[in-house]
Amino acid sequence: MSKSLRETKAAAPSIPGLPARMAAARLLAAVVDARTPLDGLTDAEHGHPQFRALEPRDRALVRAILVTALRHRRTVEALVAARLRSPLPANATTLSHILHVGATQVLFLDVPDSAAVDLAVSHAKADPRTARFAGLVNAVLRAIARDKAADLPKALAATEDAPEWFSARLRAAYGSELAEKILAAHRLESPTDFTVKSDPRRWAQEFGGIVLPTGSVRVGRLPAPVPELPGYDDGAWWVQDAAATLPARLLGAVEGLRVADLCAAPGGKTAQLAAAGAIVTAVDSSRSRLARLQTNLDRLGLEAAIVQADVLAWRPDAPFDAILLDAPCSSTGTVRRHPDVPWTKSPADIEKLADLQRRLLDAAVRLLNPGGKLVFSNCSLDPLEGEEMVRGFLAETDVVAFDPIRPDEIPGTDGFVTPEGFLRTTPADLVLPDAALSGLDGFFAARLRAVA
Ligand SMILES: C[S@@+](CC[C@H](N)C(=O)[O-])C[C@H]1O[C@@H](n2cnc3c(N)ncnc32)[C@H](O)[C@@H]1O
Repeated sequence: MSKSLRETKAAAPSIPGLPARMAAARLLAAVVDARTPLDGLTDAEHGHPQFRALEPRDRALVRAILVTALRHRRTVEALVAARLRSPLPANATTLSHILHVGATQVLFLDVPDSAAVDLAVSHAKADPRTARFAGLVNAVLRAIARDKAADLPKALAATEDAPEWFSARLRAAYGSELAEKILAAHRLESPTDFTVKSDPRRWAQEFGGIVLPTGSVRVGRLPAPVPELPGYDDGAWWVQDAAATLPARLLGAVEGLRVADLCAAPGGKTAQLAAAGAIVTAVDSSRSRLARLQTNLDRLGLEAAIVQADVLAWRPDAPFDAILLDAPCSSTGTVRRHPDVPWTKSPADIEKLADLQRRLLDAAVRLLNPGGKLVFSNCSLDPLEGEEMVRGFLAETDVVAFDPIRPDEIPGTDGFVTPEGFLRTTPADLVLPDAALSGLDGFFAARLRAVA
């Protein structure tokens, strides 16, 4: 490396704000080029070293840049492309990420345009792969900033902000009209839902939120970070999307029953079952996720027997009265909170996960007492991981029979039960007058009953 290059590289991070932009571009590369999930990269303890090296305020900025850049990736791409004389070569990925990080701030974030542009130019200069394009970065971002009031609404209207495979599968599953509503919902941040042990009205008032028809408390903008909210230390509530509360409730009254929560961590549904009086065994294969489950239960003052095991191989001493199997899935129902999902997952992942789910379901039904109920659920929007997988499984098993869900079983859910008796929610559900308070995670659930 030449002396001048070494000097530039050493001097660059001392520019205030530059390490955060460099980390943002590095992490964007990890998500879109290496398909690495964003949550792992931005984990406070195990995340990417460039992220962990930042101050808490800069970490928050990097996360804001990344979720916004991913949520609006196609819009940013179109506005950048419109300012280039010719498309960037496929191997110019670093330059592309610098432009996306800069343009995201200019278009969507509360960062002065001049700071966003200057830092992108400094970043380009500091990297030998992009130094000669610093002038181009400056020209493209200044032009985007100058014309954003006119150009941004047009670009938003012209794109769906999703990779083609993802919108195509949504269209095939839900038809164009609903698919477009789901894609529009994915552009919005989701509100925060709380499952409260009691008195939802009180907590809604305390947090400035509302009580949903399903009983969850929903808050648009949190008054403080979650661990600083009243009731946190007392274990009066836990954060859980309203749709995620439904599968456990489909087991009905569980007080005094032996219930297995399979694929349980980090334990939102374990907490529901324990709070409802079940004798719960929580099983998961991940030691670190089970540690989080234990911490969560401790805070909530709830109890469950915890077992680290692979559900495919687990042989308990005795069968269970009821089972919840909340299987690993593509998580395509959580794109509002995880906008990296469509960029890190692929149709091949969905096929692999559907196969794993079917094997997990086959193992789980064998752990039921005669007549016992099993609810299978996941947070995927893809029928291959939901309706199709369960129909295929039922066609070949004689261990369990389908137990259709009735529309009136849980208040506020009649619109989410399909004519066939599955539970199906999407982010386009639960439309309220305030768009910031609308929507649900995409969830699927089916109930089966062991043949006596
Ligand atoms: C969707 S998450 C579960 C969320 C959880 N039910 C809740 O409500 O908080 C899926 C979980 O399945 C676990 N898992 C994946 N494959 C497994 C297997 N073969 N056996 C046991 N657990 C598994 C993962 O470690 C992960 O914690």
